[in-house]
This record gives sequence, C-alpha cells and structure tokens, in this order.
Amino acid sequence: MIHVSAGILMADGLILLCRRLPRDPHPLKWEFPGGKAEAGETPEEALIRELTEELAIHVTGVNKIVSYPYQYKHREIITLHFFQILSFAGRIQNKAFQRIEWVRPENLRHYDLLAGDLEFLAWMDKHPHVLKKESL
Ligand SMILES: Nc1nc2c([nH]c(=O)n2[C@H]2C[C@H](O)[C@@H](COP(=O)(O)OP(=O)(O)OP(=O)(O)O)O2)c(=O)[nH]1
Repeated sequence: MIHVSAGILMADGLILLCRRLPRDPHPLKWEFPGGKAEAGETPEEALIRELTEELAIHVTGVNKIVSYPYQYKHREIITLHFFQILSFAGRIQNKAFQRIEWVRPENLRHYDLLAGDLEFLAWMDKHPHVLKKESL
C-alpha cells in the first residue's frame, strides 16, 4: 500500500499551494507539499522529511486532519493523509516546485489541483472549523 502525506500550511488565513514541475508526473498541477512514504516510515515521518526536502523547513507540530484512498487511472491505489502543520522551524523556501503561492481557502477551487485533492476540498467544506486559522 502506498501512503502519501500532504501538509496544510496556514499563515494569516492563507494556505500554501505548490505547483508541480513540468517534468514531474501530473505536470503543473497544484498540490499540497508532501509525498510518498518510504519503506518503514509513518505518514507523519514522511511528511516531515518531504517538507524539509521541498520547503527547507523542519516541522515540529502537526494535527492529523483526514485520510482517504484514491486511485489515479492505471496506477496503484494510494492512501492520502492530510495534516495541518502547527509549527515549524526555518523559513519557507521553494526547493522543488515550479512555484508556490499563498491562497485564500475559498479560492483553492480555482486552482488546477491534483484530482486526489478534490475530495479534501469537499471534506473541508463540510468541516469548516477543523483548520486552526492562526496557528503559524
Ligand atoms: N505531494 C502530494 N501528492 C499528492 C497530493 N494529492 C495527491 O493526489 N497526491 C498524489 C500524487 C502522486 O500520485 C502522489 C505523490 O507522489 P510524489 O510526489 O511523492 O511522487 P511523484 O508522483 O512525483 O513520483 P512517482 O513516485 O509517482 O514517480 O500522491 C498532494 O496534495 N500532495
């Protein structure tokens, strides 16, 4: 089973979105920072490693939000795990993306997000108080 962790970073009420590189799978799609867990890693450990690789920050506090399975066409089924990042050390730097952008939550739907993230947006609409707005 493939586990993928995605991190929700909020600052001043905005959420960080990241755009995949043109040469990556799902080129130029927007996503939350994160990625696949390696063998022996928990989803939380994978999240911490990926955010160091992608954004040069060291995550020190997370809150698990929701997990669900998703399957891209002709690909193995994955389990997506969404976490809110509550605290981190360092300054966010783009190490892995075409670009990154801080987005108002109500505008997330206007970005060309990975298909696997659309259920998360729907879930957040139904659970509007789950994200801690001024956590960072
Ligand atoms: N990082 C991230 N991945 C997501 C999100 N939503 C979503 O469906 N995914 C999927 C896309 C990919 O299938 C997988 C993340 O894989 P990855 O970024 O570690 O690796 P990749 O697809 O670039 O490379 P590969 O190993 O498939 O060749 O999870 C998201 O919000 N963030």
